[in-house]
Amino acid sequence: MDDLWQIAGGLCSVIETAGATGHPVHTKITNSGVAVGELSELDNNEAQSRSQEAQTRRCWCCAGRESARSLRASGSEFLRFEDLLGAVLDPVARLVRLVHCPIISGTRARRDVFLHIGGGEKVLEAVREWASQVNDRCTTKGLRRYHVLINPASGSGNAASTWQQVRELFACLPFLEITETHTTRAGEACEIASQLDPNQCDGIIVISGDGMVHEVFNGLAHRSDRGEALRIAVGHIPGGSGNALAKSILHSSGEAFGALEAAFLIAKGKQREVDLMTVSQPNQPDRISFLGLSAGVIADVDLGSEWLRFMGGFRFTLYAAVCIAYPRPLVAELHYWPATSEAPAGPAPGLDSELPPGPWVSISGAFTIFWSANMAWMSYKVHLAPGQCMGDGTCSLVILRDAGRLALTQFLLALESDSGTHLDVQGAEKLECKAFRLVPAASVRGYFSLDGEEVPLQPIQFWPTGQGRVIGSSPDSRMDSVMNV
Ligand SMILES: Nc1ncnc2c1ncn2[C@@H]1O[C@H](COP(=O)(O)OP(=O)(O)OP(=O)(O)O)[C@@H](O)[C@H]1O
Repeated sequence: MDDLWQIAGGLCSVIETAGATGHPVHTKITNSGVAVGELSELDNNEAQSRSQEAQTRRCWCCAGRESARSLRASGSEFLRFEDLLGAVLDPVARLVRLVHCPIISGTRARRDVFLHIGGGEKVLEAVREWASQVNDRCTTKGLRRYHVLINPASGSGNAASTWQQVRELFACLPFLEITETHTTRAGEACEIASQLDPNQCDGIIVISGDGMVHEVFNGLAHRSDRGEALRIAVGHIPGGSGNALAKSILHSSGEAFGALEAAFLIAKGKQREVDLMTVSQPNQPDRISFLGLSAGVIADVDLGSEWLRFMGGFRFTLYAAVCIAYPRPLVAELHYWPATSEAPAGPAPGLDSELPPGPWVSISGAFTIFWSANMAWMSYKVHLAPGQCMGDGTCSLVILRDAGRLALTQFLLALESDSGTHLDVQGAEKLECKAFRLVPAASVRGYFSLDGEEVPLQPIQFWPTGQGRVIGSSPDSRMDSVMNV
């Protein structure tokens, strides 16, 4: 390895970064990243001692051909593997692009570094190998074929411009093969997911909100080859109003909330599991939920504010004020299977039949807020269930019963402030379960919001039904593993 980077580094002759002087560079692969430094002239004594040092320790790249030119390393820049997506070689232009997205003031930014390659074919071959060694430490291995779905109607209508930014990043990465579809109608994402060949597609990247993620999981999970289809992982780049999946992945990975951060994690390629639930209602086809169900005031805020969609995320804040003035609780019976017991075995029972025997707990009354959560964040602003994992087989039920306007206001304000103190409001409870059935009273009015989409306000049942996969996680320690030089 020493020889490799000595040759490659020694003959990568010019670095072009902001403020670059055009001096030659040296590179060094360390345990956690790549050091790139400019070289300037050395005086004779220094050159001699540097040359000896290099020959004995075989470490700095200027030891070979470049040492004869008496160069000194200065202004070294260190690119951490966890911020790098790869070293991409363009043999025709004789360039290596280090695709680099460091965190600057809390958010990721593109700061690619280019190395020009001198020398002949032998050098090019060495650089190719050097680049492949860097690549092994940046992302998961192998070609990944992603189908990107862009919803022009989601959120504030910015999905197409978000995709332009993301496409620039993806286009630099030769291990990503991208097909893109701009959806033209509701339901199209579900159809596409139901038809993609799992042997030809490794991931579906959604640039939209949670509604389209819901469609994709339904498309995959309702196939006859469901087991194979659910190997296709789903990536979420925030393009909608709520973006709960993107936020939950980013937050648990220690990333800021943003399209570049989401794209960066997707390019890194690490996957994790997400629990899926079969959702049954009378006279409705079963659906698959990856996120959860809201009812009472929360569903009113979510769905009653649809007509304010042009406002983006602000519509939720505005409509919450209306719902505090005129709260509409859900009067219902809740039966849940506590998370402390083994998950119920067997397929979901029909809603017209009794619940199967088990450790069911029942509560009935007026739920001012009812919210089931399969992940910690229910939108990019709402940290409903801190600590809730998306793939541990449990879901949280956050409820606020019989609340007056004061308690409701306190609860909603605490939710907005991300303090986690909404669970301290009097009457608020967080229950953990593996399955539940919710039966609204016949006279009740309002909405059910399933994964952010409206479903009929009638009995509903959530039953565990296996797992899907999502793309994005904190950097794998294996990628940061030691590379001895
Ligand atoms: N071209 C289109 N025109 C109209 N609707 C579309 C189109 N493409 C997709 N849709 C539908 O738009 C709906 C809303 O999208 P989505 O839920 O992803 O965004 P959102 O509602 O803005 O975000 P969130 O769910 O995070 O609040 C989805 O149900 C999807 O089926």
